[in-house]
Amino acid sequence: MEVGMQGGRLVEPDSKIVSPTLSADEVSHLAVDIGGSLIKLVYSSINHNSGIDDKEKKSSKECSVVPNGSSNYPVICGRLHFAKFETSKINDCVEFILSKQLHRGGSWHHETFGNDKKAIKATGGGAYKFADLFKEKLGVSLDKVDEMDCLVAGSNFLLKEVHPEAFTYIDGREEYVQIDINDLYPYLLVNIGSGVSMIKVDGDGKFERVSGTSVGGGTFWGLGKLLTKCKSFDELLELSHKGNNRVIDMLVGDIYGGTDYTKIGLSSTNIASSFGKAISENKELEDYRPEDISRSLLRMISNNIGQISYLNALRFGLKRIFFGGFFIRGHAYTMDTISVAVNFWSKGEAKAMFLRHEGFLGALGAFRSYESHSFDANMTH
Ligand SMILES: Nc1ncnc2c1ncn2[C@@H]1O[C@H](COP(=O)(O)OP(=O)(O)O)[C@@H](O)[C@H]1O
Ligand SMILES: CC(C)(COP(=O)(O)O)[C@@H](O)C(=O)NCCC(=O)O
Repeated sequence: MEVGMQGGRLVEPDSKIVSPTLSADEVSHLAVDIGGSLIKLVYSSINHNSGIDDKEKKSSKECSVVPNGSSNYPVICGRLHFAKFETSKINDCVEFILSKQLHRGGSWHHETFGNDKKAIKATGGGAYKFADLFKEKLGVSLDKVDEMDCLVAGSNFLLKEVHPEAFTYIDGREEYVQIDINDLYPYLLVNIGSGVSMIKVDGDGKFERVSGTSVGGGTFWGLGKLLTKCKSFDELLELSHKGNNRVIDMLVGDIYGGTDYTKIGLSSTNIASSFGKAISENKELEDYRPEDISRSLLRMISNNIGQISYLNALRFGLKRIFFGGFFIRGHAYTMDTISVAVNFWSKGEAKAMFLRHEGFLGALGAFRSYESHSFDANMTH
């Protein structure tokens, strides 16, 4: 995935930093977010030619990111690239970094000013866990940046500078949301990674992690793997498309003889108990289709996260909830379930919104921290 800033052209700071040794499309900076399930990389390349040509435009698969005019994020220039790897296959990630020489990015800059030229910004638990491995295999230190700081920085950056970024998902339709940057805060950021963090965001660097749940993306993938024997997350997600959760979930109608329980606002088709049907049927795991299991699981976890998110939004009087994290994967059923849960519980008062760069918030935040730390200092220098 690539992102061309300002319609595919570089957004260059006024005071351009140009190394005479750089060739066209040189990598300038790399940041990593090493989570419980996935490693996310964000790196920038600087094209020293006049700008982006048509061929390059076509190769920019995703989103053209257009920072809004009055940019406060002027420093890191170039095209942003995004990549992800399974954390369990960290060696593939190391190979990728080596093959593209990403770890060398930025060193030209640091060398000039005598800084630690072999440190890359890193966040997520793996920044601690794999620090030695990076040192050993790539010869770089990981300059650790706090995960929550990065999530918030990444989210604020995207919401303020990238259009379109946030969207609602209602009745099968994505609708982009116009963000008024003067009326952005407060909001609830729900990051659904392996686990789930819920963060009340009040401004740049102003936030509080108000809640979380261990029932998250890792739970869906872990349980799904055990129950369906799927070999990959994508396979599990694909199965859910073809499944019917009613085969396994116990509905209100199953308990109430096909009728609604109107008095407490439940229709006969509402789920009364996720996976509840399995207790009353004389069936083994093998008797259930993996498609139905996947669908029930996805529904259960998405619904639960939607509900807890709403409750936290209610706790703090927040109307806007932005969901990020790679659990979402732009998946229709996931987004629909979360949206319906938020809408249902809030009686239409709160709104679920999703971020296009969902899983890259932390990595983007770490990337941005180059600006606030060394890069800014060097620019001034
Ligand atoms: N290709 C994939 N492989 C594994 N998990 C994936 C993949 N794509 C999406 N996921 C989901 O995303 C979750 C990880 O999300 P992420 O935001 O990267 O969190 P973390 O930082 O904990 O790794 C996984 O637990 C899984 O539910
Ligand atoms: C520990 C974590 C911040 C790590 O982040 P992750 O790798 O899951 O993205 C996250 O898994 C989490 O918030 N877990 C929920 C823990 C809890 O509040 O119960």
